[in-house]
Amino acid sequence: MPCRSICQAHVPAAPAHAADPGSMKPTEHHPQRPELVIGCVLLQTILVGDSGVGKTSLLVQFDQGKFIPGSFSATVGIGFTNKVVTVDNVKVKLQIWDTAGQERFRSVTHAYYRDAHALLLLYDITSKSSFDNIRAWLTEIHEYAQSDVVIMLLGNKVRGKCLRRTRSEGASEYSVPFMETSAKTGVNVELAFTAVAKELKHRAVQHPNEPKFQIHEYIEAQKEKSGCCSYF
Ligand SMILES: Nc1nc2c(ncn2[C@@H]2O[C@H](COP(=O)(O)OP(=O)(O)OP(=O)(O)O)[C@@H](O)[C@H]2O)c(=O)[nH]1
Repeated sequence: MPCRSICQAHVPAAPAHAADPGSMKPTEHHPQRPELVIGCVLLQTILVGDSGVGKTSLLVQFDQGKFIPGSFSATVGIGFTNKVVTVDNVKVKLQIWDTAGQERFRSVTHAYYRDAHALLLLYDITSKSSFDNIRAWLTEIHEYAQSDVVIMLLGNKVRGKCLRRTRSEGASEYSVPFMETSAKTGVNVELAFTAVAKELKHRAVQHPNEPKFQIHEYIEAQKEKSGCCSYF
């Protein structure tokens, strides 16, 4: 579960350095051929967007299948959760970073953009300002992230199954794939992350020689499920 408290007094290594490739190698305790997982250096997905749009709630819903109303104070620094998604019989391991939406943490978040394979950019469909700020978020993403980063725009906090914009309408406004979600009810949450995993897996298969898309053998027991960092 994403952690919002101050857990470490030091600045942690960048996400790519946090991964431990050795932890994914077969050992004598796993003599049978493991399944495949894409990404020894994990496929990193970052949740960004204004404070309060529901990034942490979305991640908790995806990871634990539950919604805890009003239980999170604003994220401090950044936290991560590892989640394995199966796409076409291939395991894709996503390391999902939950960032603080508050302006004062923006420089911290930028440091993580460079290594991101995918960015989920959230706004709150009940907050016009969070929607209007999407343009500024995209400008930052284009400035700090790799040019081939996968971007998906998510309009969070839909009520029931009543979606406000169709996928094509949302996509045409900002020229990025779009989906509406509810961290509360779970609508489209799994679908959104799976769509990202699918696209990343597709790229990994297309570019098998790219270091960032290395295919490694998959071992069920992973070292760290989640963690957090702070910068004070
Ligand atoms: N009704 C409804 N409320 C939601 C939904 N998602 C999040 N919330 C609420 O919105 C508030 C903010 O959610 P958070 O997940 O903390 O938002 P955040 O984007 O992580 O905020 P920061 O950490 O400040 O960047 C909380 O009170 C949540 O309970 C949703 O899908 N529907």
